Amino acid sequence: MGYVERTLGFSTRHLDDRDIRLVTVIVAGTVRWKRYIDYLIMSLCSDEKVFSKMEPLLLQILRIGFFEILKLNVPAYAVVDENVRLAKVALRPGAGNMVNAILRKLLSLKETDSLPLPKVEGDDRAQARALSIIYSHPVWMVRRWIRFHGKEEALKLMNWNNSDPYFSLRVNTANGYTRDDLVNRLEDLQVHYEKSIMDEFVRIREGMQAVLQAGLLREGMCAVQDESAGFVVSVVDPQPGESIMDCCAAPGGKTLFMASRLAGQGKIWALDINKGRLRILMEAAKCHNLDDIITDVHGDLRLYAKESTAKYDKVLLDAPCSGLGVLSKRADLRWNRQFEDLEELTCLQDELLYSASSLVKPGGVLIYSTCSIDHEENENRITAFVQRHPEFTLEGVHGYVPAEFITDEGFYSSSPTKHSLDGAFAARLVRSIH
Ligand SMILES: C[S@@+](CC[C@H](N)C(=O)[O-])C[C@H]1O[C@@H](n2cnc3c(N)ncnc32)[C@H](O)[C@@H]1O
Repeated sequence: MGYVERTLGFSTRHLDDRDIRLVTVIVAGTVRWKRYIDYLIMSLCSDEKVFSKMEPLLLQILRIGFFEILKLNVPAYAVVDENVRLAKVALRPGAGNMVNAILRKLLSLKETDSLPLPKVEGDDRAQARALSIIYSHPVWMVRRWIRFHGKEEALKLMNWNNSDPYFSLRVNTANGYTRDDLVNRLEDLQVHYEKSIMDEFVRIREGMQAVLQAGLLREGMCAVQDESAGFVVSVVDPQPGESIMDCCAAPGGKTLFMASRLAGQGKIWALDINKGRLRILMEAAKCHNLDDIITDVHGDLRLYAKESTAKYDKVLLDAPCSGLGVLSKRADLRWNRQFEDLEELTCLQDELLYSASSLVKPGGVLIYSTCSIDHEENENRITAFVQRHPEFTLEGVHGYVPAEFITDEGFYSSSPTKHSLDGAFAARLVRSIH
């Protein structure tokens, strides 16, 4: 579940499903389209100073009104009335007048199809700046994606990130449920679904509130998990009887799926530095009836690896990463990531890979994964690791995931634009026997 749902959860208990969905769409959409909307608000203010000095709450109310007018089929009069009222109640009558004037200006520009838009012209930097406004993304992401994937692909990716996401549900076979059981419950709840390419999964675009309120997650029938993460578990390929160390495990999406594949035989150690997230993992493990094969370990992987002498058949490092593959689900993430984060993250990923590798048995397997689509966090980390660790050999993921997800170098890679899934990456490395 994304931050929007979690944040809103506290203040929407009295709303019905339709209204909760509307609030969720408005909050997520307003956050996603912030850069584009701010450009329009600035263009419609009498001068730039009015915009830069605007009170934060007034700006938020305008952003919501702009999003509703530009992207939703809400009647214009209702948007103006509601947001003027909101400004009057939350601020003062004068603020309501200002909201009224600016929203009406926007409506007339929209009606005459004359909304201001920056021109995509000039050098690369200027073009990226214009596109970053039109598609509402940070400039550095636009430049990076155009540079590495080309303009067409970059635009597709931004369109994907701006669309309302699908959510996938994975049925919990460890509790004895089948996908048909889940499908029957969704039909009872009148939630429209699609069966996924992965056997245990179904996809829904709407109806998450109904699923939550019916208790499907609470009673351990299913978990919210994207197939892109499910395929990482296929790359791990857990087998009954194996010992598996899940190095960055919380909140446990992959731990639980791996555990359900062990068919009651074997053991998973779920290590994470974040105690609160580990607690969520163990609560979910209990609810999925998998707590007897999962042991939680609270700590920093780098210290744990130094002190531990234990070795495991398989070690999964689902590394902390930029999350650039999941921007459609995490509406706020694009604004919280800086280019400089990438350097910091890749250093951490190298350190964690080094630590994780020391826990692999001779002949065992190390799996590195991220939910990023950036080669610096993916292919480049593996290339750097293999150069420094000749005891590990890269093994292709052929046979573990469908061919369309396998790169020329033998990595698993899911792409939002190619596969309509979140972006994810995984590599399999085998430790030599000696
Ligand atoms: C991408 S998330 C893991 C998601 C998880 N595997 C799942 O499928 O639900 C990365 C995790 O790494 C943890 N982490 C970050 N630095 C760590 C460290 N030095 N040692 C152990 N865990 C760490 C974070 O707390 C976070 O929970």
